[in-house]
Amino acid sequence: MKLRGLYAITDSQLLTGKFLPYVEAALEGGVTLLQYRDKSQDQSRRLREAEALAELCARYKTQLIINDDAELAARLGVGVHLGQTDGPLTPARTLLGREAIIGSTCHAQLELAEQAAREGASYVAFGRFFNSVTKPGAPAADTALLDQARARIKLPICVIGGITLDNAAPLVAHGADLLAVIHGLFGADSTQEVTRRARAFNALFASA
Ligand SMILES: Cc1ncc(COP(=O)(O)OP(=O)(O)O)c(N)n1
Ligand SMILES: Cc1nc(C(=O)O)sc1CCOP(=O)(O)O
Ligand SMILES: [Mg+2]
Repeated sequence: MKLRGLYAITDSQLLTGKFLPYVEAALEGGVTLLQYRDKSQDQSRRLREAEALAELCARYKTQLIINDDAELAARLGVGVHLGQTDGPLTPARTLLGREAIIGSTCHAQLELAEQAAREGASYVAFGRFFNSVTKPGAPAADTALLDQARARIKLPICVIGGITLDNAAPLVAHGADLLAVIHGLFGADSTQEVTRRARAFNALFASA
């Protein structure tokens, strides 16, 4: 499967009271990967929500990725995204199997991406590219890094951090394969607007 297009990421605070309708609206517009990102320790809610997303993703033929938690991903038979402090990649690959999608946060460091590639990552993620409401403190990355990454890394390249429809096009032009977006997608004030944004993010790849 080609990892290219919109990578929608959920946010439990932003989606309070509209979690499934907003996610379904995004899927309706077209989502290559959907990440379930919930930073709480409420294990039963996490399992319940992740199961609901797995069902929705199956219906829309979208790949589900669980943030941080390889055990939960294994339980659902889906992929995982691991940051630099979320545990090593190699055992996650062993746990999830060869076919699973495993992503790795590489901040603005090519060396981390090369290491992730050696350890079996499916894609590498760089960021943050712009000011992020969701994660203001994340280290900054720029398009020069993206050019270098494109030349050196063979894996799909994901970009993240403050991405909106107004600033995403240059990232695609500099070689990004996946646009990972929270606020720029789910910050919309209606389900119709979420669907419109999802379509518009995907259209950036059609012209690239
Ligand atoms: C696609 C994608 N890229 C980066 C991250 C950030 O992961 P991490 O650094 O582990 O931070 P948290 O998201 O866990 O707070 C991500 N989740 N997804
Ligand atoms: C979860 C996350 N990780 C980042 C990184 O740079 O690694 S930036 C980020 C937040 C992405 O949300 P938004 O699209 O609302 O900025
Ligand atoms: Mg993490």
